[in-house]
Amino acid sequence: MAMLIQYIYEGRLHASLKGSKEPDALRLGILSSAMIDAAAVVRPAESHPGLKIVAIASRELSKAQDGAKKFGIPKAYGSYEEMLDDPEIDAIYISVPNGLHAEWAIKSMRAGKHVLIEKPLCANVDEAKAIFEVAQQTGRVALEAFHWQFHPAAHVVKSYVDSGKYGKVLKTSAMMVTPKNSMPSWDIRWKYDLAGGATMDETYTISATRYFTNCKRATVVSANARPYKKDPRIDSAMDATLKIENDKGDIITSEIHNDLDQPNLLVVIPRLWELPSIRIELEKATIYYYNFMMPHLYMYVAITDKATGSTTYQKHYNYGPKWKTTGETWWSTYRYMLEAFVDRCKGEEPVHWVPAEDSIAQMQVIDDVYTKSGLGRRTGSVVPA
Ligand SMILES: NC(=O)C1=CN([C@@H]2O[C@H](COP(=O)(O)OP(=O)(O)OC[C@H]3O[C@@H](n4cnc5c(N)ncnc54)[C@H](OP(=O)(O)O)[C@@H]3O)[C@@H](O)[C@H]2O)C=CC1
Ligand SMILES: O=C1OC[C@@H](O)[C@H](O)[C@H]1O
Repeated sequence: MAMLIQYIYEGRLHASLKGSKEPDALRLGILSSAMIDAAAVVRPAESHPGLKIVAIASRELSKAQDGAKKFGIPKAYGSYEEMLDDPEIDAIYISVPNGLHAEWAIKSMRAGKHVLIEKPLCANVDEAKAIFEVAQQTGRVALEAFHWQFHPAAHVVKSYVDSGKYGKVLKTSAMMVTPKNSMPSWDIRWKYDLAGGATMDETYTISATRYFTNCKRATVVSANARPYKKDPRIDSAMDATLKIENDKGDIITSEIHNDLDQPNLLVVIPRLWELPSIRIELEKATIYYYNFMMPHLYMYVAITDKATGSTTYQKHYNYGPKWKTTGETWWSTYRYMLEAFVDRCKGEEPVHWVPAEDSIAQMQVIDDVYTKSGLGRRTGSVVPA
């Protein structure tokens, strides 16, 4: 549902925003004909003068040609390798399934391209380390596409937490759920060999928890998976409790709730769609950030004063402590992320970034959750079983 609204948002409302491109615009190739391509890069690139999409590759030429026609992309390739051989491409957007991210990120960087890699970065922490080792060896930019973290609203909430005016963080609770039967059984999210599963797909909850707590170390206290009926190696839901040590040595208890197939209410009543949220309990207040994943579609921040019980509500669609006057109210999380990615590829300091060590630590927590749950950490294309 969130993705559907996203398509309408970027595709219909802002199709008129196509502008001219700078002569040295970064030339991006899309690696796979994934559902997410349009929302994550095609539409937001339209309003970026320093970025143009020049190619799309698929394992089937006809799919690449269809995508090229639909999105007005000049070149279509019938294999990923062919696109990587194209010297007129500077960067690659990797939207293959999770278990193939590391393989294609590494191949792309070895071919001289910068990489924007879909979330979750890869299948496990060893793959994450391999990706950034190759980034260092090749001097290429590698970014995990944690778009949510580039939006000004995330920086506003973080600034409140970090300001100290509400005291220390005591507890957090993050959730992301997808109502029952929304994901068809053929979806990549149900495929063990492609590193599917709730914790992998809904990795946003762990990311937001780590970001807002300034996590330096996370220990998984408990992790309970609800195995997928058709393949019990996959988690259709995961509940985890983390003990987080922040940058000041404080210990925070963090609850994570992910569900890719949220059961009906009282078995038969379908749930209303609920967008991802995080509740941050501090000494003096509780901050609730609703829809931290795609705040550009709809969001609010509710701050409840613990002493008085009163709640104030805020909305943040642009500005914020990092972007200041850069950006528009209609810029999506993806658009902000592309702004930063292009800046970094051009050798400029981006306004916000997800550093290599952060993506590695994120994958370590994911591994630890899977290990604690008894399902075992995921395997990918670079680090096999
Ligand atoms: N940032 C965001 O908001 C979102 C991010 N994502 C992430 O993007 C990635 C893609 O997700 P989504 O768009 O749902 O994926 P899709 O299933 O729509 O697309 C994945 C694409 O990968 C290619 N592919 C290569 N090998 C395989 C394989 N063995 N099996 C299936 N597909 C394969 C296919 O392209 P082809 O046939 O052309 O080669 C396929 O179209 C995931 O990592 C996901 O976590 C997903 C949704 C939202
Ligand atoms: O990244 C994502 O964002 C939207 C979700 O619905 C989807 O499952 C996930 O891959």
